[in-house]
Amino acid sequence: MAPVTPDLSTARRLVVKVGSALVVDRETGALRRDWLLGLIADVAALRARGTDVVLVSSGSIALGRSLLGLGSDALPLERAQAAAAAGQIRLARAYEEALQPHGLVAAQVLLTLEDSADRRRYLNARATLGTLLSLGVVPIVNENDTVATDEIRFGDNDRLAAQIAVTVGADQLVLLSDVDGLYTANPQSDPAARHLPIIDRLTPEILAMAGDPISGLSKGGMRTKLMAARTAMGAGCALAIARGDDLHPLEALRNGARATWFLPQTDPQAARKAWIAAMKPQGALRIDAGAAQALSTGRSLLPAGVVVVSGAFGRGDPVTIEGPDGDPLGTGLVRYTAEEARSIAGRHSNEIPGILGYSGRAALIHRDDMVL
Ligand SMILES: Nc1ncnc2c1ncn2[C@@H]1O[C@H](COP(=O)(O)OP(=O)(O)O)[C@@H](O)[C@H]1O
Ligand SMILES: N[C@@H](CCC(=O)OP(=O)(O)O)C(=O)O
Repeated sequence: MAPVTPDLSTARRLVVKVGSALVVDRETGALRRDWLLGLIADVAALRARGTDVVLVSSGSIALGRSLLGLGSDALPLERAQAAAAAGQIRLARAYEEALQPHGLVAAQVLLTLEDSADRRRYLNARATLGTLLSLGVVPIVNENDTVATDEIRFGDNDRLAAQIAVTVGADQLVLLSDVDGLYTANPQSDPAARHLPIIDRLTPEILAMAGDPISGLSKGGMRTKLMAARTAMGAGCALAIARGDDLHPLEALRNGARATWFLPQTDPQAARKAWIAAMKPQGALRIDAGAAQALSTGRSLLPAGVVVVSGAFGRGDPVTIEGPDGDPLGTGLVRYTAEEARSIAGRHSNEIPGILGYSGRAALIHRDDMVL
């Protein structure tokens, strides 16, 4: 059976990555306001259908360099960071102003590579993004360029967008670019390059089709888009590379505009569970019969149900969940350190602030973070 192209109108949770060249005019360095208004009208239509939308937008450096008169040559890191700081405030405001007439609220989220490599920070980002989406907000994400030096940054928003898609458990990710998908070679330099509408496996031949990274306003080129595709596919998220320069790029894609779709190998929830199950536990929580019963019906693990805490673990670490007789029931990512867990074990969640001196999360292990 031929693979079926994913349908944007069925997306439950969608991440859209917007490249610099779409939001910022290459010649003048100014914001492309009309284009942004069209994109946001599409986002509002998706939100109205019940789709959660996260935007990952590039453009802070491109906007900032023109604001600060830094010319169009490659910038040394300090200047790129300064440009990002000046540009990001404009960029965020432009999104806020475009969303507001649709009754939508924007929230700015700035992250670095470290925020996804460190499990604790990753879980914090996941919790915040999840809360924003549940409140109907449209998060506008970018790399925190002002603090991110080369070793700790993505450097391109294609991979950042894929990481965000994994973080929020998105089922679709659209990379809006200046090209309508992957070709057998760079179509700008090879007129014989052929468009590929659907990819279900990233073979070495496909990876070789991405040429070298390019310069100018953009950072990534096709290479980082394929890296993003690898991350997304493995996490159960379909990824599209589509042209963004249409005034309504998401509507165009929904109506079947040409694109390349990379198909997911699983679904986001199964991928996350497999990720957790594969981790090496750093400790264990033995729970009572009441808690074991609650977990079996899909509840989170509260401190009240924990009888013994063993091992030395930090926040976000994987631990084994043991039944009352010590049998392993599953694995979960714990929200407190071993020391904290020992002091709140057997206590009610509303006692946590009194015991620890600060209010933490009600659950010791959230149901989304456990595999039984
Ligand atoms: N095999 C390929 N298929 C399509 N585009 C390619 C390929 N190899 C290189 N490219 C280049 O990648 C560009 C898209 O990447 P980029 O300019 O970084 O976009 P963005 O700013 O949207 O991230 C295309 O315009 C094209 O020049
Ligand atoms: N964080 C940078 C993004 C750089 C980047 O990835 O650009 P692009 O290749 O146009 O998506 C910025 O906002 O300028």
